[in-house]
Amino acid sequence: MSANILDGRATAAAIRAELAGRVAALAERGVVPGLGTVLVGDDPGSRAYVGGKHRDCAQVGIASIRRELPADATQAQVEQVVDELNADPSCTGYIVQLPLPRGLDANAVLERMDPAKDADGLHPVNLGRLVLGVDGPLPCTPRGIVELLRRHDVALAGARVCVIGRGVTVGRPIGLLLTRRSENATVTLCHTGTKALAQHVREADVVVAAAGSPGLITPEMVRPGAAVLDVGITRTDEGLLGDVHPDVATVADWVAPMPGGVGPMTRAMLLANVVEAAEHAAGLAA
Ligand SMILES: Nc1nc(=O)c2c([nH]1)NC[C@@H]1CN(c3ccc(C(=O)N[C@@H](CCC(=O)O)C(=O)O)cc3)C=[N+]21
Repeated sequence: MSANILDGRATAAAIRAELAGRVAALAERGVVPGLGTVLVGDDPGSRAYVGGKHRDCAQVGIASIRRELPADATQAQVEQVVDELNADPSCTGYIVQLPLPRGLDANAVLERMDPAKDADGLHPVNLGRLVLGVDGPLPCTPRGIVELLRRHDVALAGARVCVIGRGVTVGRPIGLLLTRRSENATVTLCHTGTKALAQHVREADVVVAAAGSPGLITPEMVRPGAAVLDVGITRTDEGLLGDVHPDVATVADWVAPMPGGVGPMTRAMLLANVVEAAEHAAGLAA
């Protein structure tokens, strides 16, 4: 027996098609959403992700604004680019690709962004809105995970979700989404200080592995019938490694593979945030 696939590629393609229709409706009103990306340094992974985001934009009809800085850029130079994108009316939303090279203060950069243009949902004001339950852009990976489960009819209401990893893009915010009344899950957040990781994972109906530790989640740890989402990506000379051991597919009912699971959904939710920000700015918001 092998698990069903939570197919992020197909789901993201369907979402892009929906968004293309909304972009066309904006175009009728003379509004073209524009996504800006700020890439500092030459990390190959970051470069690949940013390239993928611009390909997605082209497909949906979103304009792209690409800003690049060398790895030795100063804090002031990065903040200058942030100021320019804040002021640029053709840029309706943007992201600063993380992590920034050592020596740069990512939190100061995030705080300097215009929260209305924050396509990642990582500005402190928008993270605060998430805590308060006020509408705003949601962090892309958590939003993508919720959407991926919803579109495959994997129930979250009353489910026990075990999240592994406490990073600011996934582990920290995802519990806030999953415990909203609309999702109604119960969330345990595990991290490197967790004593009995296997026991926590074993109790879960849904496992979100976002630790960045290859093969961390093994088949013995997983409750038969669970849904397991692999969010970890570790680049090695042999290729990409996820946090979920491949044999987990023999135990779980559902697996979001890496690649082809959560990554494409993250990109699709970035586009959704950009389109929604442009709709808000045009007075078209739902
Ligand atoms: N400000 C900011 N926002 C982010 O959203 C952000 C970031 N910084 N820094 C890095 C992480 C990572 N991330 C990914 C997005 C898509 C894939 C993706 O599409 N992966 C494909 C292919 C994997 C590959 O070939 O590299 C897949 O899983 O199928 C992966 C990783 C966004 N991040």
